[in-house]
Amino acid sequence: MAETLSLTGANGVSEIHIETGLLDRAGAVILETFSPSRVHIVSDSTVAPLYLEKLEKQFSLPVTHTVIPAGEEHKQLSTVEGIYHDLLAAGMTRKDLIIALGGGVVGDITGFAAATFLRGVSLCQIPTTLLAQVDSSVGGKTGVDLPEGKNLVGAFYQPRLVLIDPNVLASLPDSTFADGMAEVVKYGYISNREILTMVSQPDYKANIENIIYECVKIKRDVVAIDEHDTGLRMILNFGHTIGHAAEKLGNYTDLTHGQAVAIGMVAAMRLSALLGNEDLTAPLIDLLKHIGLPTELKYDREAIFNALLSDKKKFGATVNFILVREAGRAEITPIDAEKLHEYVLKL
Ligand SMILES: NC(=O)c1ccc[n+]([C@@H]2O[C@H](COP(=O)([O-])OP(=O)(O)OC[C@H]3O[C@@H](n4cnc5c(N)ncnc54)[C@H](O)[C@@H]3O)[C@@H](O)[C@H]2O)c1
Ligand SMILES: O=C(O)C(=O)C[C@@H](O)[C@H](O)[C@H](O)COP(=O)(O)O
Ligand SMILES: [Zn+2]
Repeated sequence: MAETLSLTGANGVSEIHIETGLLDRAGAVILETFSPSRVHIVSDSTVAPLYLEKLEKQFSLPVTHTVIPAGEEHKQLSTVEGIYHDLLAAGMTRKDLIIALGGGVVGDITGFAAATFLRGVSLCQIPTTLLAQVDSSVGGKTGVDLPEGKNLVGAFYQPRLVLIDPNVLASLPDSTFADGMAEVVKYGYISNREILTMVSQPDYKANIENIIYECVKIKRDVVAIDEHDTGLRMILNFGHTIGHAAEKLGNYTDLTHGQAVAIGMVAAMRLSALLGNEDLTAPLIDLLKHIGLPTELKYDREAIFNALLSDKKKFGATVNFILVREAGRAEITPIDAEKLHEYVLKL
């Protein structure tokens, strides 16, 4: 399979290539788009031993790298600062190229470093987890967590190129593959119920390339309409309001992002039922269990409510909550924070 999707944003076009074996010829594809004097690759301590050398060897120009420790707890400003120092030591200029080689954590951190170093250096995303392939590498949200909340510092900064090679998923642990499936299920519920049918099959993993393509297409279409998250794009946050609160309460170590999104989608469905809508919780739970994802919110509800007040969809005293009242269609529903408090205590 080889597919290319283009995303036109305010500052130009991002090309997204999905192709089995693409990492083997990534260097050549990158140099068709960029003309850097040097390249700096950011990866993490798990991905670097697997794929960094393979990528570095494909360039005949100077290549340097930063290897950050793997894990969400390192998605923080001090890690970005370390990358800036390495970029300076390498002599990187505005003409040069930064490559993110890794999962969503590497992608978000590296994207933020690229957005801010010298006020902006070209960026290529090479996502190596399913989650990063279907979601985080596309659309230009970059940033880091703070102890106070998830992704609270960041920038919108589009990669000019995204190279998705499904072959690299072969080295993923099952649970990390399942994390990505949480975002896949999200796409099914917010936009295309056919994805839910695909995922319900016993051998859905055999169809993963088509699933990736369908998800990236949805993300491309949504971001093309609302790049800066002022309206439609908020639907990509289904399951994330309570999910992000749970990630924060677990100090970014108890739950992965994918697990938190799974739990957050179930909680959002329960909340929708409390609002009087049809209760779609049971089929969602069945699907998540089939994938191997958790469904129960374990944290104190008062603490969850307080944590979700730092959600970026809160405007004044209103939180824009993403509800799904019918599989395949999401709604942005403003809920008064006081009312939301009542509902969250009942979850
Ligand atoms: N920017 C966005 O639009 C967006 C969208 C969704 C999620 N995110 C962010 O993405 C992050 C989660 O991403 P993630 O689930 O990829 O987590 P991750 O980056 O922490 O990767 C999960 C684990 O898999 C390892 N890994 C990565 N690729 C591998 C491979 N091919 N083989 C073996 N191991 C591999 C990593 O080293 C890590 O230990 C969160 O911080 C979340 O907030 C951002
Ligand atoms: O791209 C988006 O927009 C999303 O909301 C995708 C989410 O899967 C992702 O987790 C994103 O990082 C959440 O963004 P935030 O603005 O809620 O921090
Ligand atoms: Zn997400």
